[in-house]
Amino acid sequence: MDHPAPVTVTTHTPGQAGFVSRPVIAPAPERRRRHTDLLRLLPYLLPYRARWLTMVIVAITSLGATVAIPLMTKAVIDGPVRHHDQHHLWTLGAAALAVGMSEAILWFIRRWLVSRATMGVERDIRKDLYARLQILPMSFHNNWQSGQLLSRIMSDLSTVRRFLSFGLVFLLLNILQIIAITAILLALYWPLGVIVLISILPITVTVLHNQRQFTALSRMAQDQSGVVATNVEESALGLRVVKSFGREQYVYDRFDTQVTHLFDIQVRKVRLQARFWTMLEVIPNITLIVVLGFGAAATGSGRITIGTLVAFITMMLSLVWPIASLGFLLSMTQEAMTAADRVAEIFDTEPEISDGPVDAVSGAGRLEFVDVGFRFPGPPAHAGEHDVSDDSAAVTPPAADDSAWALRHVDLVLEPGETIALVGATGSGKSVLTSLVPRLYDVSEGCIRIDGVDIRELTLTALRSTVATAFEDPTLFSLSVRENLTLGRPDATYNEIAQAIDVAQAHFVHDLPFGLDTRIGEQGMSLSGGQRQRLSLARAVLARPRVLVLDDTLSALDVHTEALVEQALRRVLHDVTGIVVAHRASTVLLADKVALLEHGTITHVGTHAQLLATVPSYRFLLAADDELDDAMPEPTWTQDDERLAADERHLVESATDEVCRDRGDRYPSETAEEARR
Ligand SMILES: Nc1ncnc2c1ncn2[C@@H]1O[C@H](COP(=O)(O)OP(=O)(O)OP(=O)(O)O)[C@@H](O)[C@H]1O
Repeated sequence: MDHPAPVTVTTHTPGQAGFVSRPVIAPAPERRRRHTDLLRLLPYLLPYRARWLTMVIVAITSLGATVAIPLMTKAVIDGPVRHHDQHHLWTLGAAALAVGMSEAILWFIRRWLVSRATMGVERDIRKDLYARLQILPMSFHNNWQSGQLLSRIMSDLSTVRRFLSFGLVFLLLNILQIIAITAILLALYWPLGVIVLISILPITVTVLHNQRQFTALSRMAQDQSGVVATNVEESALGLRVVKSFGREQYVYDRFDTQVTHLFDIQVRKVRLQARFWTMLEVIPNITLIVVLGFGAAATGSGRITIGTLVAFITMMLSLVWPIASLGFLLSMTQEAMTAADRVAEIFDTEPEISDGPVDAVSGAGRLEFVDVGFRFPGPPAHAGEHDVSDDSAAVTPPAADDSAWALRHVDLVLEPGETIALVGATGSGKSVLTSLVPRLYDVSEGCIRIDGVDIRELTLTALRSTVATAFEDPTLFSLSVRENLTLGRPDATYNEIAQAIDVAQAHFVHDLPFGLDTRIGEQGMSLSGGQRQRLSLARAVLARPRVLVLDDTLSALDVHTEALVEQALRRVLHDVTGIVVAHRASTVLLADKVALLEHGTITHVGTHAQLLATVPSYRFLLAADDELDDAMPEPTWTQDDERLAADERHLVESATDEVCRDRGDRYPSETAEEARR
């Protein structure tokens, strides 16, 4: 059998081009130490260090200018003004003007330098976070609300950026300014300096007191924003259902409750901030009045000059803003810390599914399931809303042991080129089983081998270019038809695309306004469920895999289209190892043999005819299928099968009765008899 060489898929996996393979941030030793999460993001500043260092130098120089102006004022009052020296008055005045203007220019330069650097940092973290989300396994995404992820990748990163560009710089500068000015004040006249120093004490106490409460409220608000985002997303996606059931009011009320809860948290936050900020406004002003009183007395008694008092007061006034702004700067720091903590939760989640050492499979596609078992891991504690009552809420490990087995003791062998139909009642584990082959989930026990190699030994690129899957619920992206089709094989030629379209009977794409270049998906042309399924099938076929998995891919097609697709699919399946999830006899007949999955275990394997003849539960599963009578495949039709087909209706009826008897239901034949009477 002629198999194409593995091709690179566009689905990014660790180690592929375009992805960051370096550890994006160092792992946290434990999740409780969340204040360090912000520090762990600081290395992102490294590529912009030259800009940052220049900015810090510029900022310190401009701080020097801020401090110099009151000292120059003192020199003017105590010198030229006191001695009526016109010449020096003009010189010093011009110097003060130059210092003031350079301070303004330095501010502009600082702001320009820092904005570019921090926007770059935001972009870099966002890219790494997105890459992380791509490599995290399905089990992670199952457990996280999409709105939570969205709010982390968008608003939390903006919060971190705002902190780095504004909060951090001003926090450092303001603290430096407070220290420098207090030192100068002490040097100018120490008794007044001590008064200023004492006034800083209650501010420090207030800051420490409010910090814990504010952090908890910030975390609550950010988590609740995630809940609101999830709600908006769900209602947008489910709008059709909401409208058809006339549940707009219900959905609105739910949204209202969540938004009101967010509002309440924000109001609590603002109330706390208001109390805190008031303290920070009031204390410097009271200090100013005290200093004015004592300063006037000291000037009157000749202990200090008027120039010193003016310089002292001017400097004290320049302290009001740095102290008052500490309130919102510290709030910003807390918000940035909780945002960094939420971002780090994603970075710290280890991708359980990662590359193995083998980068290619050499065989023809022999697929083996050896005593395969699988159960879903439980949700981690932080995957959604956060318990804000406990500030130290730590992440608990997934409770894998608590969940039931979705699959157990699955043994199955598919020879190269062989196709198996997977039949089972709804919820029996068919989709889970098919998801294990491309490692969307990893087996919990046993192993799956392709050509003798455990799939966990393969790189994800090698595995996913060997296996292609078409899902029942086909996802199309906001891209052109061509881009959607070539997702698994970007280098496909026009002829190959045309062949895949042919197999999937997706010729409708040629009638779209721009043919293959028509943009489809959420932001583009709307397609019907059947059209989407056909494109998804064409996409899987185009990938030219060695193992093709079709998870109930034809369920949305009308019988005529389905028959045409099946006819073409037979040719494709002839060349690959195939797993076809089937609910209908017509789909079953695409396969060489059938595996019956019952409660997560394969109980019977055989041909369709064999299982129909010998397994009542199999007959029951296909009993409602109207096509049962005439769906037998002509090429494999034997005389035995002819006889079976003749008896089929009778068998189905009695099998259905048998199963119903086991379940204690009324027999369908009884019901039919009643209906006839
Ligand atoms: N993400 C999940 N987390 C936990 N349990 C899940 C998850 N997805 C599926 N299950 C459970 O695993 C079992 C098997 O589900 P699966 O989707 O494989 O059924 P199926 O046979 O494909 O059903 P259907 O024919 O309806 O598609 C079900 O009991 C289901 O509730």
